[in-house]
Amino acid sequence: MDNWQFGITDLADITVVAVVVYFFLRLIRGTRAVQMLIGVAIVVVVYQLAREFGLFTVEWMFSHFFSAFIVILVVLFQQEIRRALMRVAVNPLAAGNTPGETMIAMLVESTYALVHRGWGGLIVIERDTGLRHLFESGVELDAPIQPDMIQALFCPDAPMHDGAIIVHGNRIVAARVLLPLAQANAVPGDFGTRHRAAVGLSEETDALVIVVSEETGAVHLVEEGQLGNNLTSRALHDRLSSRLSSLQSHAHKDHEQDESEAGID
Ligand SMILES: Nc1ncnc2c1ncn2[C@@H]1O[C@H](COP(=O)(O)OP(=O)(O)OP(=O)(O)O)[C@@H](O)[C@H]1O
Repeated sequence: MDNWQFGITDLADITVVAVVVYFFLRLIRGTRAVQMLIGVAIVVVVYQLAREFGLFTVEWMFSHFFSAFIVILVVLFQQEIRRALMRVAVNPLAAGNTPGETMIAMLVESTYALVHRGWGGLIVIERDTGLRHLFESGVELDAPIQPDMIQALFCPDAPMHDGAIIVHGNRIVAARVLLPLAQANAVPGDFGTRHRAAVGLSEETDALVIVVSEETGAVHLVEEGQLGNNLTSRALHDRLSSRLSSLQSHAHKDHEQDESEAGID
C-alpha cells in the first residue's frame, strides 16, 4: 500500500515538474532567456568540473557568481521585468475613460484625413495602463479629438508633428511623445521607426496605437505587439468599437473580414 502511495506521489511530483518545465520552455522559446540558460548551463558545468578537479580559485569565483545570480538576472532581464510589471500595474482611475462611440468616429475620421493628406501619424489610445510617465518626453495638452486638431498636430510643418499623440478618454492629453521602440526584428523589414514605436509601446502596455504610414498611407491598429493588417476605415472603426466601446458594434463580426491588404477607402 505504502509503495503504491509512494508511486502515485512520485508520479504527481514528476508530472507537475514536467508541466512547469514545459510551460517555462514555451514561454522563453525564441527569447534572450534561451541564450541566458545556455550560458548558465555552461557555468554550472564548469563549476562542477572545478569542484571535481579541486580547482579552488575557479570554484570560489563561480560560487560568488551564484550568490549574485538574482541580481544578475534582474539586471539582464530588467526590460522584460518592467514589461511584466507594467502590464500588472493597471491604473484604477483609467476605467471608464475609454473613448465613446462619437470619439471613435472622430478618431477614424481624423486617421483618414491624415491618409488623404499623405501625412504620417501615431495615435496612442490609453486604456488601463497609465501612460503619464511618457508625457515628460512630449508636451501636455488638453485638446478635443477632432480631425482639424489632429491634422494640425501632424502637419509636417507643425512644431509638434514628430512623435505620438496620446488620447485619454475624450481628450488629446499629450503630443510629440516619444514611445519605447520594439526590437528591430519585431516588425517586418519594410517598416521603420514609427511602426517600431507603436509595436514597442503596445508590447509594454495595453494601449491601442493607430499608425498611419507617411510613405504608403497604410493604417494599422497595433495591439499587444502585433502590427496586424492594413485596415479600411470601416474595419478600423469596428476594431476600435470592439476594443473600446461598451456598446459593441453590431457590425463588428461582419466587417472584420473587411481588413484587407489593399484597403483604404
Ligand atoms: N520612438 C518614437 N516615438 C514616437 N514617434 C517616433 C519614434 N521614432 C520615430 N517616430 C516618428 O516616426 C517618424 C519617422 O518614421 P519612419 O519613416 O522612420 O518610420 P516608418 O515606420 O517607415 O513610417 P512611415 O511609413 O510613415 O515612413 C519620425 O518623424 C517620428 O515622428
